[in-house]
Amino acid sequence: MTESTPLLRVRDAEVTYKGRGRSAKLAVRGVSLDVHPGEIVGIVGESGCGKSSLARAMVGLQATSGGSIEFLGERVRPLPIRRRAASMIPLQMVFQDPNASLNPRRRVDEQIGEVIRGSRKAMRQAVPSKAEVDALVADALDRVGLDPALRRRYPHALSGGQRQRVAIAKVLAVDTKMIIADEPIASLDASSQKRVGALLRNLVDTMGIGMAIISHDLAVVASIADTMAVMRAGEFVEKGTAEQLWTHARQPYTRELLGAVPSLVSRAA
Ligand SMILES: Nc1ncnc2c1ncn2[C@@H]1O[C@H](COP(=O)(O)OP(=O)(O)OP(=O)(O)O)[C@@H](O)[C@H]1O
Repeated sequence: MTESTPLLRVRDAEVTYKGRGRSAKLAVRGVSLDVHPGEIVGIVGESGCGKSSLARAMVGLQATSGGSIEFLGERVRPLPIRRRAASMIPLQMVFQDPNASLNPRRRVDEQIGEVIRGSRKAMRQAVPSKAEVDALVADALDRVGLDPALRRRYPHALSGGQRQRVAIAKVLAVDTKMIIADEPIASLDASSQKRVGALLRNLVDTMGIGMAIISHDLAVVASIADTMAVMRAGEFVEKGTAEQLWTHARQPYTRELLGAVPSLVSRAA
């Protein structure tokens, strides 16, 4: 069996926060994982276990203090925006709060258009015509299932679920190959959670992108991920397919996380 080359390769990654004086906090302690095209890897654990620190390191927003993180064979590390290599543009992040990535003063289509023009510039490609940008914006909105009638709205005139769809459309508009999503559905109501979760699964299946989803909610991740890693105090304590972890968790900690979910969501068929 030949296995595809991973998009993202994390080996023994560590994140350390320097405190006052000599104290330092080792928030991520030597974790390893691969994310392949067409795959969703879920990273789950309770609050403070180091999930966001790992997510930020995987996308180059946080320095690592050990190990290595590579995207398409190139080292991922924090760099000022203007020095960020064009080769890192296909590695994008979706945040828990869609407002973090939306400009409140720009209409939906304007901000997606700006992202398209900005990425073309960064990649030293020809400036796209207005007609081309319009078509790409329409395509991005279509992919995330947003009603085209909403394209002239400002973010404040959208629901939470619609705002998260726009945030996802922005990352899809730049030829994205890999998305790191940090609690992408935690801020949404229950019905939007299901719909946006299904959307993420569908994007991975139809576009062949890779995705790492970080969440405190094992049930939500298990319903859409292929493989999962359970994180505790900065380490992965259990790894397996979503099915294995859902049905045969070996570690008591994983079973505790499962036990914290009163109404079990069945895995998507
Ligand atoms: N900038 C920082 N400086 C110092 N310590 C930090 C910093 N960011 C996070 N930490 C600490 O690192 C540990 C891991 O935090 P992190 O936010 O990665 O966990 P998390 O699992 O994402 O939690 P949550 O779901 O609550 O965001 C925690 O003990 C946290 O207090």
